[in-house]
Amino acid sequence: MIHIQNLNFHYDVRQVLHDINLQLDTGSITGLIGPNGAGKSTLMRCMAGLDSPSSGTVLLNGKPILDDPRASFAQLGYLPDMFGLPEGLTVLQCLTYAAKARGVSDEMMNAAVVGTVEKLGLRDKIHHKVSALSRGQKQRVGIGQVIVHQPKFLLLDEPASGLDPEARHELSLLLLDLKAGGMTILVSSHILSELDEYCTHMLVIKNGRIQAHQALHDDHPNQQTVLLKFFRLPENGLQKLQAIDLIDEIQEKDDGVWVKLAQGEAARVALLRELVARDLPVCEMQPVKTTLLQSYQDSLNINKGEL
Ligand SMILES: Nc1ncnc2c1ncn2[C@@H]1O[C@H](COP(=O)(O)OP(=O)(O)OP(=O)(O)O)[C@@H](O)[C@H]1O
Repeated sequence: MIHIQNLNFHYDVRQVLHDINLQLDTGSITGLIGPNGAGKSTLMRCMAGLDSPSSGTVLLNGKPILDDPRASFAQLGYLPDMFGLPEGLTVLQCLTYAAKARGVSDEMMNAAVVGTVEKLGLRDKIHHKVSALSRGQKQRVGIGQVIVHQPKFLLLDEPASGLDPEARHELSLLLLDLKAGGMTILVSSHILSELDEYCTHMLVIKNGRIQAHQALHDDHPNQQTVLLKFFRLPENGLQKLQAIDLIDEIQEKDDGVWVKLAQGEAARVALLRELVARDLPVCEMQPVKTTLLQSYQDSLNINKGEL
């Protein structure tokens, strides 16, 4: 688990992170999003132990990351948004160097490097020099360098930039695979539809402050939102809906009435019965899947014109 306590960060006199308190649970993938200059990269650098906060602490499994940096770095993989690769080295040499630097033993080296090129679809490039790779292939080598030692925590700053659509999809599958292996992952991106494919949580930062940190995709099997459409809802329709016990919350929107149910799927059957019994002319009912984009806009109050 990554735990951040009361973290503040300044560049000279300018404060860019304000009292960050945060916990990333083991096996979660968190999408880090926010406007340009919000502080995402700075937060990641602090979490990677590369920048020292002005105050506050980053804990990896309960231990301050800067207490024993070598041990911390062995558990961490961090890919910055801009990274350089040694153009004269081969893919094999890059990955071997990265693995050695993070403490992979000679006995494990071959399996670690081969496993990584397989995962990243770079097997046929293993003896190619970096200078002969495309931008997307270099990006993949960069990702390979930070997962070759099988870290517990992975921090990726805009990892999909430069990747083609197929490679982006493969990156999604790779992240899901790493998550299934128990890795805790934080990924920043401006492409929200992509984060939607694999993130379990969303962390929104604006002006150096946490704006929202929440689970996505209705992880609660006992709660759901459904969209109801009516054929001419009577004037007292909303009152009638409010009187139904199954319903927790009601919101009237352009596309119909959104209701939050405090129970699982069986509640939809019961709700239909109630609607018919109360003479409410329902003609459509569908579960609502909240996208990351909607959650993000809600958290930044975009719809209320604050941006
Ligand atoms: N080395 C630096 N020295 C001084 N100020 C910096 C430095 N790096 C970043 N900043 C400032 O800190 C703030 C946060 O920058 P940061 O790069 O963390 O934002 P970001 O959310 O990652 O932005 P983007 O989405 O554009 O990558 C910005 O206002 C930026 O101008």
